[in-house]
Amino acid sequence: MSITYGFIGSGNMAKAMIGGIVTSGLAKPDCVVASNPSAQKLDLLKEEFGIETILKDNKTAAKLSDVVILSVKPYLYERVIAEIKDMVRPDAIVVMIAAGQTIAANEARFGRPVKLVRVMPNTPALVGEAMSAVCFNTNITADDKKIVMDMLNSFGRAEEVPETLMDAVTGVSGSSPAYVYLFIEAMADAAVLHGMPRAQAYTFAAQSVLGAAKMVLETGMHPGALKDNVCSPGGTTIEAVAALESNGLRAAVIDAVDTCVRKSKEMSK
Ligand SMILES: NC(=O)C1=CN([C@@H]2O[C@H](COP(=O)(O)OP(=O)(O)OC[C@H]3O[C@@H](n4cnc5c(N)ncnc54)[C@H](OP(=O)(O)O)[C@@H]3O)[C@@H](O)[C@H]2O)C=CC1
Ligand SMILES: O=C(O)[C@@H]1CCC=N1
Repeated sequence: MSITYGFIGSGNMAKAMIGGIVTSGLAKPDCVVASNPSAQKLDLLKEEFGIETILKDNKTAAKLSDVVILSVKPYLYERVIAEIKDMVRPDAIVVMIAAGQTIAANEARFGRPVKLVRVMPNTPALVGEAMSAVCFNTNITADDKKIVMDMLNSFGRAEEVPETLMDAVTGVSGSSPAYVYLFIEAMADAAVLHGMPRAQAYTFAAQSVLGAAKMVLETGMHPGALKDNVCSPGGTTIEAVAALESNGLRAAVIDAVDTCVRKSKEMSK
């Protein structure tokens, strides 16, 4: 049986998830539907992935879908759920991806039993490398869980977490690609400072981040031990590490993630 995935809102995160779902082969393009109030993003999605697009009609997108993904900004959840709730089929699974949107608050907005899933993905879904966290409400069956996990695994890794961890997840993975892009950009700037062409500098910086991340995931070694292996005594790396420490890199990163988590908690109220 083929499953239809419907995206209500067709911005950055919808594009990343649609890209992952279609490119992985989980769903044929004609089993993905996206709605949006303006045409431009829909035109690009249709052009790039060949999916069904519906202008200004969330209700039809919801009605057509077995899995309805609410990919609008958090402040629009109330309005969009009020609009589509009678069109969402009783057996459909509704996936919320918004920061700070809780299962309890959104069950209440439906005002009837609904299969509700809370996910925090990230934009590397577009290249099959997302990190997603997921939690389920009590109406979700084992078969529903499999449908959701298959979707999330089609564009990266996914783990079930208690809902109480969702704000921490937003800080460490939902938002963190942005911090890493800053790091890559800054490293590349320094290489450009020393004469490397810009495009080449991004490749060298990004591939190094990718490689280091794979080392953590695939060797299972402690990040500190991996760092030690790069730092030759009296060598170049320890000079750089000392400079990062004296400029407060760790404190800055902890503060950034903590601020992000606090903002997510505030948005949940
Ligand atoms: N970006 C990210 O890295 C991540 C985002 N998220 C979550 O994903 C959600 C979407 O974020 P993101 O994709 O970045 O945001 P975007 O602004 O890129 O996308 C939101 C889309 O919703 C559309 N939209 C606005 N009003 C409506 C409406 N009434 N009905 C249907 N669609 C509407 C917008 O259209 P238009 O622009 O034409 O107004 C826009 O295309 C947020 O809740 C965010 O918390 C979660 C994890 C990561
Ligand atoms: O910035 C945001 O609010 C969203 C949630 C996680 C990533 N982007």
